[in-house]
Amino acid sequence: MLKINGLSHEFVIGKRGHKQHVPVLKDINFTVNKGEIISIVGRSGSGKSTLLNLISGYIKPTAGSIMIKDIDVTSFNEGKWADFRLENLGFIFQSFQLIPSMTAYENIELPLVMKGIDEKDRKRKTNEMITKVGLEQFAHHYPSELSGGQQQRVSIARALVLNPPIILADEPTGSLDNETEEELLQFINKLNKDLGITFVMITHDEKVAATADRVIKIENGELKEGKKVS
Ligand SMILES: Nc1ncnc2c1ncn2[C@@H]1O[C@H](COP(=O)(O)OP(=O)(O)OP(=O)(O)O)[C@@H](O)[C@H]1O
Repeated sequence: MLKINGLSHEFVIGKRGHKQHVPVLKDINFTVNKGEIISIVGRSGSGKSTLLNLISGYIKPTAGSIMIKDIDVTSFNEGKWADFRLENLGFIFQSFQLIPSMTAYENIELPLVMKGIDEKDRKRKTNEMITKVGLEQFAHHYPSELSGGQQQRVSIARALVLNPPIILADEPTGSLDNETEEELLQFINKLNKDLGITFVMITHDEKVAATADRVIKIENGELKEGKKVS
C-alpha cells in the first residue's frame, strides 16, 4: 500500500549567502501493508511531521522514493498531487481543521464538492458518513457548537467520505481527554476492521501507539522499527 525507499530529507534555511542545510530524515525504508494501523513515534523534532508531509506530497524529498498503491508519486507535480491526494489520502489533524463557517454536514460534504460529485450523490454519501460517525443529531451544528470528540468525528467523516485507502493522522487524539481518546481509538480500530482502511498515525501517546499493529520509531532522523503488537 505504501512503500518508502531510501527516503532522506534536508531543509535549507537562511538567507542567500548564509544558507544552511538541516538534515532531518536519513535513508528511511519501510512498507505499510493494506489494512495495517501503523504508529510513528519519536521525540519532538525527530522528523515525524516531515515524514507525513513527504508522504502527502506537501514537500519533496532530497532523496529516495515513495510508492503509494504501486504508483511512484515522488516526482508528481502539484496538480497531479492534488488529484492523487483527493482520491487516495484522507487527513486527520490534532486541531481537527474544520471550516468554522460550515456546519458538520457541509464540512463532510466538502471533498465531494471538490471532486465535482452531483448533488444527489453528495447528499446520500454525506448522510451515510454522518450516520457512520454517529452524528445525525449534530449535522447542522457548526464546529464551535460541538465537543472536541464530536469535531474529531466530523473530521474523520470528512477524511473518509471519498473512500481513500489510506488515512494519515497527525496526533489525532492530541486534543481529547482520556475517555474521548479511548472512544476515538476504538472507532479508528472499528473503521480499520470493517472497511480495511490503512492508518498511518503520528503520536506522542503510548496508548495510541499500543493500538497500532506496528510502531515505527524515528530517532535522530533514522528509523528504528518498533515492536509488533500482537
Ligand atoms: N520548514 C522547515 N524549515 C526548516 N526546518 C524545518 C522545517 N520544518 C521542520 N523543520 C525542522 O525539522 C526537524 C523535524 O521537524 P518535525 O516537525 O518533522 O518534527 P516532529 O517529530 O514532527 O516534532 P513534534 O513532535 O514536535 O511535532 C526539526 O528540527 C524542525 O526544526
